[in-house]
Amino acid sequence: MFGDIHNLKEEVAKGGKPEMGTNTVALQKKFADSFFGKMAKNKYFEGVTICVIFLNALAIGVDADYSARTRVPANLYEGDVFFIVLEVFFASYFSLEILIRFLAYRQKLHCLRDGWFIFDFLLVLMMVWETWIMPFVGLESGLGQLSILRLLRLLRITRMAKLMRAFPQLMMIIKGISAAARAVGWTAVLLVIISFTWSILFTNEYHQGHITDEEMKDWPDEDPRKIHEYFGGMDKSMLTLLIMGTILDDVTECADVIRRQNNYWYLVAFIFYILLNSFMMLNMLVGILVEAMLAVAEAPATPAVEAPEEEEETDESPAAKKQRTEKVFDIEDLKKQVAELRSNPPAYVSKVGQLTTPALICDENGQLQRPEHPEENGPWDLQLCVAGAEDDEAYGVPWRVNIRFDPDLWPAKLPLVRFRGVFHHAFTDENGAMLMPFYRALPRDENQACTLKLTVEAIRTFLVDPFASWKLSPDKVPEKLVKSVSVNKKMNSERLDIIRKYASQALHPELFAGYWHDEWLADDFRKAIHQKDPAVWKSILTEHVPGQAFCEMFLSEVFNFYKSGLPARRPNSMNAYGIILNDIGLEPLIDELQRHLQPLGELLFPGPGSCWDGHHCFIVRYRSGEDLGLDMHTDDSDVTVNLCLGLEFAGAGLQFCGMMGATDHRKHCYTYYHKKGSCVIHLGRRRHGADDITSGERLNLILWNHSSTYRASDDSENPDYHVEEGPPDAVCVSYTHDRDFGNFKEYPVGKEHFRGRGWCPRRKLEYEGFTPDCDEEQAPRR
Ligand SMILES: O=C(O)CCC(=O)C(=O)O
Ligand SMILES: [Fe+2]
Repeated sequence: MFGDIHNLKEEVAKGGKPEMGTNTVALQKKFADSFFGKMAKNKYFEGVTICVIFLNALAIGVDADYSARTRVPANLYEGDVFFIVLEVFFASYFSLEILIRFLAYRQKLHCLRDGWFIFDFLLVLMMVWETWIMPFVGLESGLGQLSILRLLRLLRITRMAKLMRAFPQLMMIIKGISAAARAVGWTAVLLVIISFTWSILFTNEYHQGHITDEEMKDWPDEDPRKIHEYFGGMDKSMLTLLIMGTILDDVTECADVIRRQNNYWYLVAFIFYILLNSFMMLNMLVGILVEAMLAVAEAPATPAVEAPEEEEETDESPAAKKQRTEKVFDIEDLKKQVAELRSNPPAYVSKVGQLTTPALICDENGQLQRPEHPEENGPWDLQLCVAGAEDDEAYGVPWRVNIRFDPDLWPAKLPLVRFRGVFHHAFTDENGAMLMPFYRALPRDENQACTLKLTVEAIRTFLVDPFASWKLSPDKVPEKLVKSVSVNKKMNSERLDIIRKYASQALHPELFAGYWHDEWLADDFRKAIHQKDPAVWKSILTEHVPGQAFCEMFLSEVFNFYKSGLPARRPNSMNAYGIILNDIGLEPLIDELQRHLQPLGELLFPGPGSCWDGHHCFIVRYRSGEDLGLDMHTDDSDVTVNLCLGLEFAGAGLQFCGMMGATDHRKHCYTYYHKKGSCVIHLGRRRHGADDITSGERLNLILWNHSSTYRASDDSENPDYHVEEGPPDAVCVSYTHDRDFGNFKEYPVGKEHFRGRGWCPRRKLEYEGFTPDCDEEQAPRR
């Protein structure tokens, strides 16, 4: 039951995950750089607002006390002048504040997605109604309405939550309570279960039978009356045991009454109950809370920016002081830091690039947008490689890292650090991004600002000793966390081991050098890349991508790998005979291929096709005796490139259906026929599947392109799911995913066990007339 107490530290330590996990959006720009934007972000403005909220809460209290002693006025203007002035002031201030916040939005409609804005807006609306509308439109007689409004006023006090941000100590207590909530909840459940059991025991013995409470009231004799009052029914027994036996209120009185019944076994039972529920369980609760508070207190400290330290008096000029304390973004300073790193990198740093600006960013409401004047406003990205300890088999090689400098966050708060490529680590999210504890522990310079040098050093420390980089002392780290770090470490070193082993056996070493040769591409494709003109891309869209010669060379390498007998992971659960190319040393080559294909992705699918910064690339293989085709599915990719490498085969149409969650999700739309040296590009969320080959052997290179920017967007994180317009086309059904497959096709031999395990269509969102292909209640659960 208390398993989770051991996880408290982990939960607290991971507290940063939602803020800084896949969704780094929250830290990106919500407000425009306009006058109102700056005002809304201004910490003095925020401070004043917090004070006004606090005063408003006080005023509500004073008003409640005053009107309880005098009278509740029929409307505001019939009350005392003091309260009129106060209310008018609060209504004016909050109206102005909400207006400023509204005008501050980069995109005004985004306020509708901001829960706190809507909440505050409704409160302001109520204030305006109460202060300026209701008294003047003759509604003052609505006392009922007024008292509801007075009650709703209490909601304003909830805005005091803003205080939390200003006082980290309060936040710490709240965090501690929420971290302990689960354990506390279970303790409460156990308390109730124990009380319930004991209540049955006591009620059985001391039930008041048919006697009503009224009749009992007149009994002169205290003894039977009291025992019935305490244990006359289940409700009474539960209450007595909780109040008297657990909280120990009037416990002597209760014990005395039981004793006077002359049944000492019940006295023993009562004492035993006290020992169990009051002494043990309540103390356990205290222990859980203390543990949680300690865990919060020991978690790496919040960056100094959030809780500025008291400043010492110096001779510094006010202007210099302002510059220093605000730690404003200065592109020239950043460029200087990059230049220094490039000219004099530490031994563990290599390939330091130049600052670039991303084509697309995701705002804090999850909307993708092109940065406005990126050369002025950023954000800026820097790519470089950082290696761990030289003798470390798992993290000793140079790892590609992207550091993003967002003027809203750098240098005062943090850079955004993400490992690119395949990188197994327990302390990063699924996109390779660092989590909050890393940023909390990030070293800063004497002005409390982040610097590139210190950031790079911290990344190195992260690779060498992740616990140290999170400022976790090794003896205090939960065992689970240590285990998951070492499991990931093992995965990493096994992968690198295969890459090293295969490197010495490679047939075409040039494929492993991380460079893409122009002559590997078909002529038109090469031209399009060099001309950088979307019109040229459009004209070649049906053409081949790489040249046939490349396909042959590449395939010979693939077969050479199969021959080496080295183990290869399966590319996904549906494909048993493929190889993950990123795991055999071809990641650098695929990076280059992806870079070449990026303009095409952008042209075809702006959004998912833009800003690719990750990939999963593998070979699929179909031949007799192995896989022949592939069931209908969607890919874990934003945009998929599917390139046919050969060999000779017949059949194998690639069937395309609708987009995941669309009304025509399972309606057929196109059949593509593979041709050696040709590729097809499609969105990962489009349902597709490959027909069986009827003869020969087919190998395709599948490149799943990922864009962490797109993945952080609302489109990707919360896609719509609509009810289908009707039954699916038979060609589009999937035995792995669908609940009605059997109504349209026979389950393939050996795949019958999938019956009853599907999820599509989603429950409660089935098309009209839907029936599952089996009794789902009886089917084995997934
Ligand atoms: O075999 C094919 O052409 C399709 C492969 C595919 O869609 C996949 O592996 O995700
Ligand atoms: Fe696929």
